[in-house]
Parts: sequence; C-alpha cells; structure tokens
Amino acid sequence: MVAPPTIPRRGLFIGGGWREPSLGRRLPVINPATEATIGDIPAATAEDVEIAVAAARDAFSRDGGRHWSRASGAVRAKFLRAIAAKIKDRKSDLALLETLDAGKPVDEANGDMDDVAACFEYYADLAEALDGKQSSPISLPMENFKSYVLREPIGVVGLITPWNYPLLMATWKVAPVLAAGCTAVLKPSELASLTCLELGAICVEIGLPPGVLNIITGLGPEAGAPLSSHPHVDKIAFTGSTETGKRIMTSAAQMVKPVSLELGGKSPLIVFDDAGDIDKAVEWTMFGIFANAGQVCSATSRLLLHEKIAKKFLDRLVAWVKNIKISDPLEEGCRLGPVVSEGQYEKIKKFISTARTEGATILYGGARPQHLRRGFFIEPTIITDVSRSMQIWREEVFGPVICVKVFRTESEALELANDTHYGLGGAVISNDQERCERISKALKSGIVWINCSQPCFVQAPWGGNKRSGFGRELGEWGLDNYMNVKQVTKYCSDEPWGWYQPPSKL
Ligand SMILES: NC(=O)C1=CN([C@@H]2O[C@H](COP(=O)(O)OP(=O)(O)OC[C@H]3O[C@@H](n4cnc5c(N)ncnc54)[C@H](O)[C@@H]3O)[C@@H](O)[C@H]2O)C=CC1
Ligand SMILES: C[N+](C)(C)CCCC(=O)O
Repeated sequence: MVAPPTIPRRGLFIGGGWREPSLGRRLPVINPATEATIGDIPAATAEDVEIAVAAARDAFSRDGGRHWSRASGAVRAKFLRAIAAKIKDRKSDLALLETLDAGKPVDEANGDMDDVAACFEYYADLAEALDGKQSSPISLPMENFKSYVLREPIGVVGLITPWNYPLLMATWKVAPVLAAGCTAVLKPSELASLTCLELGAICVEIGLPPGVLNIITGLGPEAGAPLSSHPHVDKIAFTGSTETGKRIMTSAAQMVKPVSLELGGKSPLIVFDDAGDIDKAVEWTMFGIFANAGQVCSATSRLLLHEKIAKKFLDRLVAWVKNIKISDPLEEGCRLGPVVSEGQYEKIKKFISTARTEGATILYGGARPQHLRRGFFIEPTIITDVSRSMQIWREEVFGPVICVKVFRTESEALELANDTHYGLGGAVISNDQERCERISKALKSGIVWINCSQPCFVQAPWGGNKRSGFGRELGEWGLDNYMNVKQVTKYCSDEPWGWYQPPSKL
C-alpha cells in the first residue's frame, strides 16, 4: 500500500492568494476508508462569496481586459498548458489526495488525473483555435450589409461541483472557462475539496493572473447558494443532484441568469441475446455500475436482459462480481473502495432495504463486506425481481447497486429503457449494428454507448435531457457554454437608406 501524503492546510483561494474564511470556521476531512479525520478545509460563507466574486469581476475587467478576457486565446492557452504540466508533475500526489478524500481506488484516481491534464491541454488547443474563428462573416441576402460574429466570454461564472470526480468535474468547467476568457469562482463539494484547493496552489505556481480563478470551499447552502444568487455572477454551471439543480435554477431565474445543469441519472444498459461473448458484456456491465463504487451520474444502474440469456448472464455476473477486489482504495489493484461519506452509506443501505421490503430479491451483496470492519464499504449489489413501481427502479442510488429486468422484444426493451424521468446515458450490447443504430436513435438520453458503458472522451459532448439537466460539457460545446455570441452588422453602401422622406434642404 502506498504511504498516504500529509494533507496540506489551505485557506480560501481568492484574488491569487490564500485567505482565512471570514467567520474562521473549518470543516473536517474524513477518509471514507478509515472514518478517521485527516484534515480540514475552510468553510466559506456569504461574506467570502462577496470577496471572491469581487476578485473575479476585477480580474475580468482589469486593464480593459487586455491581459485576460480580451487577450488572445493563444495567451490564455499558455496558462492552460502550464496548469496541465503541473498536474502531470504532481499526478501521483494529487491522485493520493483524491483517494484519501473521496475513497476512490487509487488506480481510478490516477486515471482521473490523466484526464484532468488532457482536458486542460484540449481546451488550450481550442483557445488558440478561437482566435481564427473571431469575426467570422455571415452570408447575407443583401449586398449593402455585411455581418460577422464575435464570440465573447460571458463574464464571471460560478462553478458548483460534486464529490464523485472532484478535480475532474471541476476541470470540465474550469478549463473551458479559462479558454473562453471568463473569470470564475469555483465551489467544490464540501465532501471532497482537497484536490480543488491544490489547483489553487498550481495557479499560484504558474502565475495565473490574480482573481481569474477563485476557489471557495464550504457547505452548499452557506457558500453555493449565495454564489448562485449573486447579482454579479453572469452564469452558473452546476453538476450534482437534481434537487440542488432545481434550487440553483430557481435562484438564477430571478436574474434571468443562464445556467447549465448536469444532474442525476438512472441509465439503462440493454443486453440482447445476440450480444456474443457474454463475459465481455458482463465486464462492461460491471464497469458501468461498479467503477467509482457506482457514484457516477451516468452509471448504467438498470440492466435489461433478453430472456434467452438472462439466467446465464446473471450467473456469470455473480461469478465476476465475486472476483472484485474490495479493499482500502490505497491498495494496489483495488477495484471497489468505500462510498464517499457516512450519509451516502446510510442512504444506499436504505435503498437496499426498501427494495427488499418492496418485494425485490437481493441476488448478490447488499451488506458490508465481512473482511472490512471500518469504512463506508458496501458490497457490489445485484437486485432482481424488480417492478416498475419500485423505488430501486425509479430513483438514483449513486452507489454500487444494479437492478435487473428481463425483456422479450426490442420494443419492450426500449419502453423499459425510457421508463425514467432522467435522460443522461444509455447503453446497448448487441452484434446487430442496425439494431444498435435503431436503439441509439430511440433512447431518450444525451449519451449512448454501443457495446460498452461509460468511456468518455474530452472531444465528445457530455450532458443529458429531461431531469438529467441541459447544456453540454466537453468538446466545442463545453466552450460554447461560456461564450456569448454577438452579431455585428454594418451598412456599407454609399446610398442613403431611403425609408423616410428627407426633409426639404431649404
Ligand atoms: N450528477 C452527479 O454527478 C452527482 C449526483 N449526486 C446525487 O446527489 C445526491 C446527494 O449528494 P450531494 O453531495 O448532497 O449533492 P448536491 O447536489 O447537494 O451537491 C453538489 C454541489 O452542490 C452544492 N450545493 C448543495 N446545496 C446547494 C445550494 N442550495 N445552492 C448551491 N449549491 C449547493 C454542494 O455543496 C456541492 O458542491 C447523491 O446521492 C447523488 O444521487 C451527487 C453528486 C454528483
Ligand atoms: C465520465 N466520467 C465517469 C469520468 C465522469 C462522469 C461524470 C459524472 O459522474 O458526473
């Protein structure tokens, strides 16, 4: 097992430096694998939000924006690349902090840090490309007019992020925000903020202009709510629960403030009888629900099995699941760590007990693994005999729990798959390419995986429909999130417009 690093003691990162929170309060950092308190983070309140927003406003307009918001994309790209380089330098220590804070297996945390660096690099490229796209002409049907489009940064943005991929989810927002020329206040989740605070330290090291990125940690109602309702914040981008998303949208609506929301999910994975290699399909099923202990907004938590293969599939699934290494996430080869907090642990256990009382069968798991006496560990859990009215079918668990239903026909599979208020992801496993294409079109979701579940590329759009939210992150869409489009139209004729009768010159 790798030796855990010491937890840095940080303040709030505001205006390029560290500050103690106005009320002097701090929140404990609990390692979910041991339940031990291993450090603390500052607890910001409305007073700190005020200072952070002022710092971001100042950074946006300082020197008329020459050094940031109106600088060329190429200038900003240098900062993005410098951040990526520092993330790579500090990869293993950041990954260890993520593991200690959120409980994710250290192999996953290392992968997340690769993705973080790649995301900063990708948006550095897009920032450079932005320069060539400015003032792009629009063809008009009248020769005496010329029109072009300017793409301008929205302004100061508030970024509110979750605990499941702490630094990665912050990066999906921070990287395009910086590429666009916005300035930001980032509010990570109080359950896992350590790596986001380290991003502040990286900003100091690379000399990011003060106030361009401010990072305030603290509780949702105390620090997140005043940020989302702040009159000087021009946009809110949020990832988290649907309930909090609704609150943020309501408060932003008072100022007609744009929001983008990446919320929960209850994504289906459909396996047809022509799936081919069952073991291959089983492994993707496991990756879809047990990676990061199922704490993934796009987790394929509803498994739909064709009746012809259902029994064999479930037998193999149980055999594979028994083989998952469940351990302290710092241990090499760990594939299932604890869930993030005691609150989540209790919530997941309640979901399982409700499924049982509602008449479902716990085919596998459902309890604490016997070899782990401390920590918020839950066995990988497979639930069958599920009906459509059950809570386990309808609500997001956000834990290592999959529920299973059997279908006979393609149309029945689709009806079951779309039987949800959510619309983030969906997956289909079949060797029939035409069928896969039909299913891709018919699934009411923002993401579809064919013959896999969860792989994610920074170049491709990410986001949902229905109660999974709206707006897209990643790819070019991620940059559009933080840019206003301005039309500029010029009259270029020597002739007067000629609509009104000119007055007499006498
Ligand atoms: N879609 C996703 O990626 C995520 C979904 N969830 C879902 O949410 C459930 C609850 O987890 P939580 O940590 O409580 O999620 P949450 O949605 O409350 O927290 C996400 C972020 O919102 C902030 N926040 C909370 N209340 C706020 C408010 N009134 N105004 C502004 N910001 C606020 C939090 O401090 C955190 O930074 C999970 O069980 C899971 O089902 C949780 C995290 C991520
Ligand atoms: C693609 N992945 C799994 C790295 C991130 C998913 C995003 C989320 O859970 O909010």
